[in-house]
Amino acid sequence: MAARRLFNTIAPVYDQLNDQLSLGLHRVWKRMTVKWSGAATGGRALDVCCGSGDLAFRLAEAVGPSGSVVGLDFSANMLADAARRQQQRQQTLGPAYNMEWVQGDAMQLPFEAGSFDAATMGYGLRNVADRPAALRELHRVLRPGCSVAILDFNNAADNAVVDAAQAWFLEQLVVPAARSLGVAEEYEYLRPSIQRFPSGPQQEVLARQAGFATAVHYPIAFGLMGCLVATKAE
Ligand SMILES: C/C(=C\Cc1cc(O)c2ccccc2c1O)CCC[C@H](C)CCC[C@H](C)CCCC(C)C
Ligand SMILES: C[S@@+](CC[C@H](N)C(=O)[O-])C[C@H]1O[C@@H](n2cnc3c(N)ncnc32)[C@H](O)[C@@H]1O
Repeated sequence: MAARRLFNTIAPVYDQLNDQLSLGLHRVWKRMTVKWSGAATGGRALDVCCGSGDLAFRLAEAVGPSGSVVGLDFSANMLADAARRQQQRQQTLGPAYNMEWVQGDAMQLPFEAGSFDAATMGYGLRNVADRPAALRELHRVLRPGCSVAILDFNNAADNAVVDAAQAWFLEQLVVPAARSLGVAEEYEYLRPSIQRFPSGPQQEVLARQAGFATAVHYPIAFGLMGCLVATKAE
């Protein structure tokens, strides 16, 4: 199944499954990711592969009303969900946050070089067709000295216990829950995609090859997840 079709298909159940299956923990991991991105008051921040907008909304809180956030994704259904959630938020919080949703490709970002102060990517790098190209694009659009934080499942092939726990969660809990919502095939994709995903140290090498001056991969949740933090030279 093509990636864009997969994400358009799961959009209606995506948030619900993330909340239920991670016991809400994905929110904690996303909060850590925004902190690692260095997003700060008044800055212009970018969330690539934004999906329904979880990380973009957190970035908006970090940059505040004097800053701005762009969320980019290639799935129209995910972006529609993000825009709907933004409207709901505005009804309760007021139109304080400057947010924009852009349909586009992570491997060819429609932004000028050096135009963002911070960037995030949540569960996107594993899914793009050309990871080096996506990393080069993130490096290009960041201002010198700024960082991107990239959250995803961790390929734990080097740790038999963590790898077995991750396989158990996915095969015994995640896929059956997805099956009950009619999207088993889409969630069966997760395990092999994690096995194909570069390990943390390999991601650090890819980021440096893409031009980043420093790159550190932090394991999260006992190594089930991980966050790659890469910084552009001053
Ligand atoms: C937010 C999460 C996953 C997002 C996600 C990423 C993808 O690439 C997908 C591809 C295809 C279908 C769906 C997704 C997708 O949802 C992470 C949290 C939710 C997960 C679905 C469940 C995570 C299970 C973990 C292995 C264990 C949680 C451990 C915790 C200590 C309880
Ligand atoms: C698993 S979702 C993650 C959504 C969100 N970042 C989160 O953490 O909940 C992956 C997202 O990446 C998007 N995506 C995958 N490949 C892409 C690409 N080449 N360009 C833009 N978006 C892409 C999908 O449409 C999907 O919304």
